Amino acid sequence: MDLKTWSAESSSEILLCGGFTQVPGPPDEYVLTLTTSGLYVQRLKGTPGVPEVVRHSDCLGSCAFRGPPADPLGYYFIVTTYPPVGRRRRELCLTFRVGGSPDPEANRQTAETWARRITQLATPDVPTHGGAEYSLLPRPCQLLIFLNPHGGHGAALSLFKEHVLPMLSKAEIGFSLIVTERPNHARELAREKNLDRFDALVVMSGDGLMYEVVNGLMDRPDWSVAIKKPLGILPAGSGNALAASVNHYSGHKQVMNPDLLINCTFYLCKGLVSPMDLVSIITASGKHIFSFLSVAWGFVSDVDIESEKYRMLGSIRFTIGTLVRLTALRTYKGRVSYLPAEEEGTSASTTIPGLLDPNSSHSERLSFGTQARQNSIYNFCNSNNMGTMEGCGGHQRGGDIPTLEDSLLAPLDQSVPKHWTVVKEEKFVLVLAVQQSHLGADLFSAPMVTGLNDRLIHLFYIPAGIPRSSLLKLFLAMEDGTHMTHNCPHLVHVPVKAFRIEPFGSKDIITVDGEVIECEPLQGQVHSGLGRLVNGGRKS
Ligand SMILES: Nc1ncnc2c1ncn2[C@@H]1O[C@H](COP(=O)(O)OP(=O)(O)OP(=O)(O)O)[C@@H](O)[C@H]1O
Repeated sequence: MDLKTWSAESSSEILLCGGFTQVPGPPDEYVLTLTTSGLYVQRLKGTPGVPEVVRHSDCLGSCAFRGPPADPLGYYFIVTTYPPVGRRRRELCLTFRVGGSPDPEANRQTAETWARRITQLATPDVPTHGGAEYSLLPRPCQLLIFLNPHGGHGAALSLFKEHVLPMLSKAEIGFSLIVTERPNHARELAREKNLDRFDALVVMSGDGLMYEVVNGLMDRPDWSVAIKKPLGILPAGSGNALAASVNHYSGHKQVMNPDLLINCTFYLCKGLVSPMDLVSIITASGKHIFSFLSVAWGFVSDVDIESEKYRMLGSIRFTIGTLVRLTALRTYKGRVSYLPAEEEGTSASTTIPGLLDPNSSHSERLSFGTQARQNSIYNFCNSNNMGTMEGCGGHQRGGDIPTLEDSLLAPLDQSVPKHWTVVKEEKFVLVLAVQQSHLGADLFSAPMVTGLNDRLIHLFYIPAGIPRSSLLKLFLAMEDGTHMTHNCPHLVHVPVKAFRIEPFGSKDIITVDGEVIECEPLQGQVHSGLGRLVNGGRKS
């Protein structure tokens, strides 16, 4: 912060100004100026120095407290901040003594006023256009944290103790920690546990554990309420795609663990909750899966799964896996179809309330049984497969339990609707449908994604015929997202609302959010803001 910046910014509205002593240390006087842009701290000793600024966006809040018995006159307030130093946020706590009045009660009131105003300004702005879908975690706040001790290279518990615990306690956030004991443990708990007393469910691992929690919530009879429980991600896996994406949307530089973990813990403590799109995926064998990240078939899913054996190396496993698979490059046969985003946009003008309209409220968005069926545009549930999951494209339940209609999808045993596009090639090197910007902490695969609620799926595919060297260049450029500027004629990108992938064989690897599923035809459609995630907001 130089003097020039200070005088420019000092034009912002001054809210409070006062002289206090900073403690501990020599009893130097400081002038504090709280403005709409930050808290300016200027030392008064000798020649007044340049004020240091504490940005509200870097501040977790402040609290006032009584001094020690030896200081019956003074009252104190502490400001807890995590300013970025280089690529990493570092804790910086500033404590000031208020003792300007001979009346201790007046000093108490002053300290409490400062603490209250600083905390108010540190509270993130909640966008108003999304209604109740945007909110703040309540205070006091109670989290349920699922931690996978084997995520990434197995250091989640020590990372938690070192980086997460201190920040949560500074933010006075309570939590219950569940260390998962086996695959699907988190899914079972998300499906069966009474979650009422928790304000958010947090995953400390990679994307696989988040996938379990999302799908566990969607397994519940009360899924329509459960899936609105705010989720949080604390990266301790090897890919950490969701965490990296959230970090990117907030305008932060691309960083890896533990810097990424510290940023995500900071977002959690700030507590901004935003809607998150989920993609509903139906498979030919009738499975209904919910995805927050990606569906991959071909090169990407092969690398992801084949590199499992290098797990101990952390994210470098994907680089090694890419090089290994490039040497044995193969093609994957099948059919790919999609509903382009613009096409859907025009035809959706007579939409079902909520499923496609981002401005509708949550209650509108969940439709009930027959009424939803009458309103659906492309609802094929009334055709041959009515009442079963197969080919119906609906999250079907009996009685009064809400039904989530996949209104854009035709049954999988029928052709795609006429206004869909069927890709003419039937041999691919990769097919990838993503709804987040990153596929890993250093895999900036979809730079066009700007937030959790873009209401789009980005379909990428590369037909057979791409030279190995071009593919390698694309993957190397993906680290900083510049692959899209290569104008590679082999890489096709289409923003879509729905897609279908029909592999001709049954032996390929298909992943949803990095988790392997059976190799069979599947299709998916985006549901705007179906889930909610604690995040760092969106850069303006
Ligand atoms: N206690 C456990 N023991 C073994 N596996 C577990 C345990 N808890 C969870 N799992 C499984 O570990 C798998 C990997 O977890 P996760 O995806 O979160 O980490 P990761 O693979 O390192 O990260 P990423 O998905 O970001 O690459 C998940 O499929 C999850 O089901």
